[in-house]
Amino acid sequence: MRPQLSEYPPIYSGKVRELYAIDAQHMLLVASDRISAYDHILTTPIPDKGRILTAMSVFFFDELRVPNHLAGGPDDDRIPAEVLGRALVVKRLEMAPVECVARGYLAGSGLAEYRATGTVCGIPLPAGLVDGSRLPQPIFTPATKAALGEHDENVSYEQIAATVGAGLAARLREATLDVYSRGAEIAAARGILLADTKFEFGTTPSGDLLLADEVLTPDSSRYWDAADYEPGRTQPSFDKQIVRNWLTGPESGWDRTSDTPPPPLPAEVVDRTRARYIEAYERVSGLSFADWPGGSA
Ligand SMILES: C[C@H](c1ccccc1)n1cc(-c2ncnc(N)c2C#N)cn1
Repeated sequence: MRPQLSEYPPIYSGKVRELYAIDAQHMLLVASDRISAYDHILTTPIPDKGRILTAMSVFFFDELRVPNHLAGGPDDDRIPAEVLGRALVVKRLEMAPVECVARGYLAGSGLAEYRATGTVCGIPLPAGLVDGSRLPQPIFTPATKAALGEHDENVSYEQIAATVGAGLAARLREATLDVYSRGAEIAAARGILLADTKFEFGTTPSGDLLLADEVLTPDSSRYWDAADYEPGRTQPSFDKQIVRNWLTGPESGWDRTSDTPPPPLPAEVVDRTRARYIEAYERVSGLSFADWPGGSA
């Protein structure tokens, strides 16, 4: 008999995920069907988004064989039925206070910083790079964790070393670049470019460094379709472009420069977006989402 979610004290509620306490050593990491766009949490959920992104994390945890915080499988008996397939039992870690970002391509805040300084997090880059340029090699561009609703602040490696110590900083950089590079190689072989990603790591009482949180999902990474890749312009998001285009198009009636919240999404936009998430998972993993636990089936 599975427990009720209400039996687990809530610890943290993020924009699209929640964290609950199971016991002194374990937590429940729950992914919702909520989707964000233009710094707003939309009122319309994308059915199965939580399950699809949980499946993606589990695929990469398994495929990359990186020491991680998983304490059970997606059908672990400690997972309540109401969140089965979109929740994972994880080891409770001492989390490093660093957003461990790896970038293989120039976009977002990295592009803005490069245009202003020719560097990202103090790392000099070649001149002449444009929006979407592939970098000569992936770079570690850490950030400090921002309060909910705020943007993380890019910081230098030296600042991270001053915060967490040189030893842990080196381990974080090495693990971040290793996991990103191998994950990006798997995705690229299947026509999906992982432009950048954000990892979170934690340590066990014995000092082991484990990869935590979600891994190489479209919420923690920029997913681009290799078939549409064209440096020199903003690349379309594999998973969110349908929503973005509708919200900024004439049909939504929404002005993203206003303070008004985005309107609800039409069913057709929801359906197409759900299909994009499933396509991303099935292309990257080579697995069928129909085989993933939970859902109405
Ligand atoms: C930011 C992130 C978060 C995820 C989901 C929902 C809200 C927040 N978070 C993860 C932990 C965390 N703490 C201790 N041990 C762990 N294994 C983890 C993990 N993962 C704390 N915060």
